[in-house]
Amino acid sequence: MLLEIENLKTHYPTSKGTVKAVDGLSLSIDENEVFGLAGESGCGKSTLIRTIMRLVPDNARVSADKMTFQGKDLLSMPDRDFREQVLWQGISLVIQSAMNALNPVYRVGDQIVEAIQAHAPLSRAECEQRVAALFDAVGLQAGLMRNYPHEFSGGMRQRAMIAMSLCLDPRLIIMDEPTTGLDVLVQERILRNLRELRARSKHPASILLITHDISVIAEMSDRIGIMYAGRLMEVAPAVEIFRNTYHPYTLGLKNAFPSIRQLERELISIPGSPPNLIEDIPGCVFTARCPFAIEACEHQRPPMLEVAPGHKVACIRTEHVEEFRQRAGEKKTWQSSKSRI
Ligand SMILES: Nc1ncnc2c1ncn2[C@@H]1O[C@H](COP(=O)(O)OP(=O)(O)OP(=O)(O)O)[C@@H](O)[C@H]1O
Repeated sequence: MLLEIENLKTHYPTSKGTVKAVDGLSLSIDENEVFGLAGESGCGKSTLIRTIMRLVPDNARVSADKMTFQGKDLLSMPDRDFREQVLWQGISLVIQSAMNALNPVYRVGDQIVEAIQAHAPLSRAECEQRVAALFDAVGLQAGLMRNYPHEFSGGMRQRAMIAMSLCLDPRLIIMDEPTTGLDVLVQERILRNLRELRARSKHPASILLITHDISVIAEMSDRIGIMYAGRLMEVAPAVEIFRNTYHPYTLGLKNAFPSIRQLERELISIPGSPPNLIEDIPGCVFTARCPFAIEACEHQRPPMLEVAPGHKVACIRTEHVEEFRQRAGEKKTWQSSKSRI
């Protein structure tokens, strides 16, 4: 395993109470794997990334039973070792807004060269050669290295960021909403580029792809995790999670997305909103919005149960899944949970 996280909690104590942004999350990412993590805004996706990358604000309290990268303990590793051994060369990051990530007063190529030189003993010419090759790999003309960020379109900046994330040949790239806000065609091209790049590479980096966009996740990922209110609800191979969905929340998410095969189908959204993360919820965090919840769901935190090889679900009612799948497609099913919200 490349990255292993067990029972991670990242809490923010505030004057109003403790925000449990990530609350007992376990996940692992293998070599050469694209793991897609999907969840609504506010479910703790950014907090998870910031925790892995040591970018959490000072008020955060982080604990875990295990958090390792290539077998190295990330919890006890001194900051200096993390910067020298893990950052960029081990794990790199592509964030949502490349606009803010690139310094407007430096040429784009120079910024990437600088990032390489901070970690690898290469000459300027060697670095420039590497950047040119990376630009080419992400579909940018090498000459654009000499341009400033404002001369790039949003899509070009995002490509430059992806090139930068690849520059030290990391084993894991964390991508946080890498194509959100871009035009659909540009988004499509960037994702295609990324897939081709991985297909060409002898030892491609793993990717932790984080987005609220289920279609991007479905298109790119080998495995998918569905996150809700700081916890994982369901994890499975990509095909399996859509074909053999178990968790009521995942069933609800599927309803809210148009499917090519069922264009005439009415989109049904899940009524209500996620719980306040300050609240102490002893049971399942989805209970209040779940049309299939029973009393026990309120009291008992559901363990992650393996329902098929590699397919885990945090729900205590999985034996009723056939009924849930059938009823989840009907609008009235979801309206029935409204009375409890
Ligand atoms: N420094 C902080 N102090 C207190 N609460 C915080 C802090 N940072 C984030 N939160 C809260 O933690 C929860 C999770 O936030 P986070 O940004 O991780 O979610 P997210 O899923 O990435 O959302 P988005 O997609 O909108 O960025 C939210 O309720 C947020 O308000």
